[in-house]
Amino acid sequence: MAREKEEEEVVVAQVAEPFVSDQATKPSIKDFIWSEDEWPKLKHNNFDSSEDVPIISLIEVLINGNIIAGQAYDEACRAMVEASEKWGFFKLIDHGVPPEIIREVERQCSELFSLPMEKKLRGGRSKELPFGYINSASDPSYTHNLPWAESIQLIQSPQLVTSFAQRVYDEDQHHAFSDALMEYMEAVEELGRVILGMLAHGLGLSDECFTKCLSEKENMMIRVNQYPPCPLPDKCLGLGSHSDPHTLTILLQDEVGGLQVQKEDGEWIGIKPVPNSFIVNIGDTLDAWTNGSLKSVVHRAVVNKEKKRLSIAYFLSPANKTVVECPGELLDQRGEQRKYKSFTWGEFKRELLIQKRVVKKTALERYLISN
Ligand SMILES: O=C(O)CCC(=O)C(=O)O
Ligand SMILES: [Fe+2]
Repeated sequence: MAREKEEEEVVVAQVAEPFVSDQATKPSIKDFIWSEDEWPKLKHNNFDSSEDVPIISLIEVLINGNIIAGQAYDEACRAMVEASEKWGFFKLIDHGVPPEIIREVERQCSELFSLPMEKKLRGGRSKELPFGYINSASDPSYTHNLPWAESIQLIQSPQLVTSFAQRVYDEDQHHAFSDALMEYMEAVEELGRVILGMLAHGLGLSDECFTKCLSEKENMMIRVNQYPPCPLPDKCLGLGSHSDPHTLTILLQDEVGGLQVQKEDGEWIGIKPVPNSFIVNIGDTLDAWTNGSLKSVVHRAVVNKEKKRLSIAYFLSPANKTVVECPGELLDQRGEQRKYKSFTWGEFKRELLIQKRVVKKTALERYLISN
């Protein structure tokens, strides 16, 4: 008990320091301490090589950005489907995104996070601009279980990205940030289309089955997360347990570690960072689109005392009008009944905005046919 008290005092002194500015009210320590059932037992760097998600290489599949059809392609497609059926996650190596593009986006994002809070808040999310910089102290809609994180959320629109960067940076400095972010998004979008084609192929559908609906770039979104060192990592979370509502997520994480994935039995596993890789995971929309064959799995980010951590999540989604409905041929092939009512991505997105915070895998439940 005495130790608890002591710990809390340290935190009171340090808490929210990374998030506070003159413009924001200081959140209380209690708000950062999560409900006990959410406290992570596994540390950020606790990995078990016998229990981690599979690594898939595109070395024989992508040559200079072109897909090489053949046995290696078919095998990689099946491996992606198997990983997505079992884990909802896999690590992708030899993915073809140039390392310079990756290094530059990491550099620009880290630099932006290291700016004084007053500058970052100039790009803060507002009613007029529902995208931009946000942290637990700057968002009044978060009142408890505050994430120990700051983030930048933007859609893949050059105008929006530029206008955000212009607010944050003085003069001409904004170009470097916007260029790096746009270039990264374009490259990862391309990769996302390859992955979605491969998943469709691996399921025995036409390769274009999902990608033909991905026409609106402005439905593609990026969330850059920075998790500062946290004085109480056993009781705080960088990002609480959630599933991603989108179609597909391509996540870039640094070498620190902190991403954890929940297994069917409720236990968590740590996802060990692999150099030059992406983590790919299935979102709720693709889960529904494949009648639950490819799984959207709950995950979270834990924090640590020593090191800040950067992760960049890129989310692909179809056009607003796309009807998300499992193709009849997949149902026939698997001899399954339809599990979800059809919905459009636009409709699902509106519901999410009302719900604000996705907790666990609740967003998709409203479309379950048994409900
Ligand atoms: O930081 C991480 O590893 C996870 C990020 C994530 O799940 C998200 O942004 O949706
Ligand atoms: Fe996520």
